[in-house]
Amino acid sequence: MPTLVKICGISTSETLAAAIRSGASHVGFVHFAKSPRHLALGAIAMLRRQVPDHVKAVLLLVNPDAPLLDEAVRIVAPDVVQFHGGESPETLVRFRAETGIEAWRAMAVKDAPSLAEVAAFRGAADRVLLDAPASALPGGNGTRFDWSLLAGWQAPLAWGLAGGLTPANVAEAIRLTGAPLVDTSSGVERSPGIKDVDKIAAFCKATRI
Ligand SMILES: O=C(O)c1ccccc1NCC(=O)[C@H](O)[C@H](O)COP(=O)(O)O
Repeated sequence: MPTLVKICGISTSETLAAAIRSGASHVGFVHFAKSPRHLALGAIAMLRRQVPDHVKAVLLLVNPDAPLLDEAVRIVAPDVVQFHGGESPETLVRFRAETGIEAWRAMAVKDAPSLAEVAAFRGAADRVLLDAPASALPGGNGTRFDWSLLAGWQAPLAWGLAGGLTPANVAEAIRLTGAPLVDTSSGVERSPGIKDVDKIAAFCKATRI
């Protein structure tokens, strides 16, 4: 089974096309004002319309209130909403029941107890994204967590690996963790928020091990 690849924080047609051409399975758009990758919902909707059916459009939100969530889903029509804050399992259950849209939850992994918290999302999230702990931002910081925490881990639901992945380390990350999906943002950028088409291509290629 090929590893699924999500390129997150896409903000231009050019880099979106590069991700699609390079074989990404998912492309992520960030709506979070403090992020260098933030886009208005209208801009995300325009990019989203350029995503072919075989690639999934992921809308990333951080602790959205109900009106924002409703508006974002209406305007963007994403395939997936990635909740990247402290959203509860109940919030995700309600979201999925009301919209039928796939819901992912990012989980900050700092130690074994934080990994154990993933189980609370079984039946609530379609996938959890194991990411490094928040620092300047809740995500997209280019830092990785200790992958050895995943040794012998029995995933209670579908999952993906994020945090500090680059073209140079993603193959090792897949080999060590067995991640079925890998996600990157900073690792394929020239500078914060500016994606690099060559790095996107190199990242996707490096996942084919
Ligand atoms: O990317 C952002 O700016 C961001 C802002 C706020 C919340 C989440 C954010 N990104 C989430 C992602 O899915 C990133 O791809 C993930 O955290 C990995 O980022 P990186 O370590 O930079 O590869």
